Amino acid sequence: MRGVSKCYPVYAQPADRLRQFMMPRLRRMAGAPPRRYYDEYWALRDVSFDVYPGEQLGVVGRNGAGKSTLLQIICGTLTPTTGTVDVSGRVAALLELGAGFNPELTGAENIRLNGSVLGLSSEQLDQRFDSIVAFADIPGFIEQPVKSYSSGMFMRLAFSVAVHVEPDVLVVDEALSVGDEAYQRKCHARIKTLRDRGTTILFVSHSAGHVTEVCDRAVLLDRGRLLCAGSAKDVISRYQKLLYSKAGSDDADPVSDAGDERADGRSDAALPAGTGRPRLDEAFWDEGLAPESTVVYSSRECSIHDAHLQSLAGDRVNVLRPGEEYVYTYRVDFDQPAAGVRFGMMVRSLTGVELAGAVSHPEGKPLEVVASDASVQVRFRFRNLLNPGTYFLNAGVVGLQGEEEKFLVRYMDVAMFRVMRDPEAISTGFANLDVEPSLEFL
Ligand SMILES: Nc1ncnc2c1ncn2[C@@H]1O[C@H](COP(=O)(O)OP(=O)(O)OP(=O)(O)O)[C@@H](O)[C@H]1O
Repeated sequence: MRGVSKCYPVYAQPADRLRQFMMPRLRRMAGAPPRRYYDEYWALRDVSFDVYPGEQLGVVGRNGAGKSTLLQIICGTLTPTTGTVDVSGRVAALLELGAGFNPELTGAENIRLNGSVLGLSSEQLDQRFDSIVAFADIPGFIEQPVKSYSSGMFMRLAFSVAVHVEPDVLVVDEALSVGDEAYQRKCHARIKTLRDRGTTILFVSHSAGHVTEVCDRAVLLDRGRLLCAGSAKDVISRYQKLLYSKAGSDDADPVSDAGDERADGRSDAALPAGTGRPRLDEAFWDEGLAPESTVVYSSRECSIHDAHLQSLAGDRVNVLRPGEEYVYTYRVDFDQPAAGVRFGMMVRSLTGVELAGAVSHPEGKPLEVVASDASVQVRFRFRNLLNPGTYFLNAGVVGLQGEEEKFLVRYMDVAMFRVMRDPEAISTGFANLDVEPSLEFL
């Protein structure tokens, strides 16, 4: 993208729009010089940067910085006033809720329409149709007109179509903040698959945490200008300075202007629902916390069952108090004898970052042999040092195959849990390091 600017006409009153349409022609016919009935608003000014194939680029900036305008220009749904954009390959975008969908048509009809607009042949559509419907997971609504959909259903369908067309470039604008955490996790997992296949991803987010987790590089826009481009970490640090800089300073407004960004860089979308004072006595089991992104790498040797968290009293829980002890447990049924066996666990963030893991035995001291037909109940007792947010659990069994240790079975995102908020807590980020701050006035 080179020297891209976008100017929107801004009319003081609706009638000016009509005047602008009629008057210049009439004035020209009358031999008078044309007059302008609008002000110019430059949403983008002289923006230039490159995105390389297979890269994951974060686009950040405060509200009104020009992020959506930029992405729409990249997708070709807006034309720049000046400058050029050169995009190679198939671009699928999730810019606004259900953009590209016809509200009068059913979900199924929109899949076909949208899929063919994005370049799928009718055979490809036939092959992928069931998979698109399954991924969207809106049972009972696929034959309904999309105008009857909730915004979450709209998004599920739009996301499903976008990822199934196997785009060369995927553009996502805050889309993942719609929907519950299980769905968001599923979307992040799918985005990772696309990324592993070499898809270039442009990801607009207000959440500095998400951008540093999932992006290689980032660009920071402010008031239509490109402030900086570089590694996600450096750009986010500049973005945070901008968010928390004093009113009236060079390119910054007050913190209150900072959209939905939180001081710890993680979006509120990742927090437990409810904005009032959190209650520490709330229920410890939330029926709605069921992962949608579970992936099983199965094998003939063994299978994992009933992975869940328990309190020390043995109650099944999925809403955890900060600082308390819990047990993560699952049962492994062996169908064949196995040697050199170790059991593992891993906690991952919503975006798939591995936060904390453990194994049952140290390397070199595994269970030497496990007999066929054995069942093992694996328990990992741990203290919850995670800060409020939603997390996902993996379970896995490794064993020796010949000389080499290999996964016998692996369950990704087999369970999920939430850590409730503690109004007294001072810790930010993912983990609580039990920091004790002290001050000394000098
Ligand atoms: N059609 C339009 N007509 C006039 N002004 C517009 C139009 N679309 C956007 N703008 C203005 O251009 C600026 C940039 O808008 P844009 O939506 O690109 O920002 P953004 O960074 O995506 O903001 P947000 O984070 O709030 O979504 C804003 O000030 C907005 O009011």
